[in-house]
Amino acid sequence: MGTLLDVNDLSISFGGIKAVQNLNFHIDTGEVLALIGPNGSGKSTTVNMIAGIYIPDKGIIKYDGHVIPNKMDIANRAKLGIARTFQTPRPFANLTVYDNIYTIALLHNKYTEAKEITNDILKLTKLDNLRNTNSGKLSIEKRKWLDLARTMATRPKLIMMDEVMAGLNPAEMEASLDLIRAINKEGITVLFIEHVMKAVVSVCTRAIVLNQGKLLCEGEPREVLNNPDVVAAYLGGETDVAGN
Ligand SMILES: Nc1ncnc2c1ncn2[C@@H]1O[C@H](COP(=O)(O)OP(=O)(O)OP(=O)(O)O)[C@@H](O)[C@H]1O
Repeated sequence: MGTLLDVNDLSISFGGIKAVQNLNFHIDTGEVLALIGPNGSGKSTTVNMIAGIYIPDKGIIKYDGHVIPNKMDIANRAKLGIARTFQTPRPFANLTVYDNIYTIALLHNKYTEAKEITNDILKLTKLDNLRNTNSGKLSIEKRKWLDLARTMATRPKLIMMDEVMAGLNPAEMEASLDLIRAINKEGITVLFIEHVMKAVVSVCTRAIVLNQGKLLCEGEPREVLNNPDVVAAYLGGETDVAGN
């Protein structure tokens, strides 16, 4: 197992706000790494820089052994295998579940191959029985699964999952965690941005914590959540740090 992603001295400011400052972390190939921290601590901004949505002011992102030019766009990063989901998924609402996935698969594959890929993803994500459903009619849970399915259609090596658990009930959360495990078993590395600490403890092997744009600490999820600095950073927030 080597390092898939290596982030060095990454920084970005918006006007006077130092959203991310001198951030260093890495993700091993095959790992499910949690990226946690209070609201506004810089998690989504970090993901946006890795995905190519924001251009960092400073820093180097190495992926699969190569430096990614900071100006490389989202589409070219997707071709390298970098994918992300969104806090609020936006599938093509007028297309069926099948066509939502197939449309993405077609971007990089011939018709028959795209069809096979789509059918495999439908099975993996357990969306097969909803293949003909218009995506605008899906529940929040299934919309999030479709978002994951669409990222799978780009054949990613790394998926950055932005708050997949938000808005789900406990049963939906368990089912979604099983799906994340199944995706990870396919050999896909996961960066798991999450406020639901039970989910973090359940699925992640390591966690890094941001606070005010800086790396606060990293380590095994339960240890990190008991770290007094992490508890203090979350105090006053809505998140249940202990995961109860
Ligand atoms: N495009 C932008 N323009 C101005 N400020 C921004 C922009 N994007 C992020 N920020 C600011 O950067 C800081 C970090 O925000 P970010 O969304 O990365 O935090 P977060 O940890 O993902 O928060 P949350 O858990 O609430 O999603 C915040 O102060 C935010 O207001």
